[in-house]
Amino acid sequence: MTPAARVAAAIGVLDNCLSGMPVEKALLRWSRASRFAGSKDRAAVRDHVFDGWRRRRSAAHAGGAETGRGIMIGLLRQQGVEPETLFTGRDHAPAVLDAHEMHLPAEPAAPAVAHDLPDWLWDCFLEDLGEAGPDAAQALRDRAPVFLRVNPRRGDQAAAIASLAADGVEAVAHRDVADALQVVSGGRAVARSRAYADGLVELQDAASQAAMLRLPLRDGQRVLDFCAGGGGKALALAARARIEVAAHDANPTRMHDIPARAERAGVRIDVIERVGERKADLVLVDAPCSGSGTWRRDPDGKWRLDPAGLAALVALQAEILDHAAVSVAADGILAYATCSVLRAENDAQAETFLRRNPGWRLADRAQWLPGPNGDGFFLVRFERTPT
Ligand SMILES: C[S@@+](CC[C@H](N)C(=O)[O-])C[C@H]1O[C@@H](n2cnc3c(N)ncnc32)[C@H](O)[C@@H]1O
Repeated sequence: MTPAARVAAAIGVLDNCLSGMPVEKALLRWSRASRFAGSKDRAAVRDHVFDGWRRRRSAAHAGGAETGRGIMIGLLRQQGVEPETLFTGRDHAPAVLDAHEMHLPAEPAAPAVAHDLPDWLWDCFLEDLGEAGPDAAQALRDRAPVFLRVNPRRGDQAAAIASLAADGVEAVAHRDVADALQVVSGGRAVARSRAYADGLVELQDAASQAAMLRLPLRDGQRVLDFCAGGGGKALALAARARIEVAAHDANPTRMHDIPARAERAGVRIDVIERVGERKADLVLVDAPCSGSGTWRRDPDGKWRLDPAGLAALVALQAEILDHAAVSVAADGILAYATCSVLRAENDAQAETFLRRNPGWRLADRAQWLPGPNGDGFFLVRFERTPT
């Protein structure tokens, strides 16, 4: 496909996203209908679509319409590419720009538009994050960096960097987070690399890694990952100490890959469908959340979330926390984490938990905001109040 034909394909996919289709489904539909497209074409169309979808509002403003075409025209302008060079109307290229698209009035975009958030979420970002709100919103407009966690059970950072390099993946040590690597180039080859196959590295955002390193662990402890999903956090904890780790999730099918991932990593994780009576020294609730700290990886999230959806998540998180607290041993720890930046899911959730449960106190709190060094993440640690 020519570069212009890839843009035309992205326009069609973005139109489906605007009609409410999830971005991955819209891409899959295009992909299935486009057998002629090679792997480089598919990667290029995907990049256009995700770049445009993250910047839906500002790109539409710069392109003159909230349509797939308007978003692509605006996105190209933001990227410093003159859309006229691709919109030629020839050989599967999009149609030539009309007079309106060529000469848009230079009206400044409203702040929520310039920061690519729905109006109500822009207000939340400003209210919840204060001066840091605009930068956090800006970070969500760009592609996410790729981070890896080095598994100390399989080798050290230097070994991981060398092994990845042999497979064409250039990675460097993260500036703040021990054992984290940032992929500088060749990111698409990580999943095929020997370092990944051998369990020497796992894909995990740097803020999630930092949060797991912040939880105190001692050999011999029992840890329960209450919302384990694919097991990313359970694996990170299991690699750190000689502990017994159990993984639980309300949706057991989400834990399907944990045994294979644990074997690759050289750790043991017991997948349990029922939590049972046995208490744990650390119970981690990595709660279902809006994902607002990770919206650059999942831009659908920011366009689909509404206040009612947020309220439903907050209610679910509170219910899970109360339920999980029952499984903590007498002198144990309850940790609550989200990959959200929104106060309702973070500090406000922690405050209402403490109000409902006077037997607990806040022992630690940390927040990471999305930026070049990682996604947004939030962690609090509760301990029982001494009686
Ligand atoms: C943020 S994800 C977990 C991600 C995972 N810890 C990881 O590191 O890959 C939240 C998980 O909570 C699970 N969940 C939702 N409601 C739950 C409940 N009531 N009890 C336990 N898990 C629940 C979801 O199925 C989902 O897998």
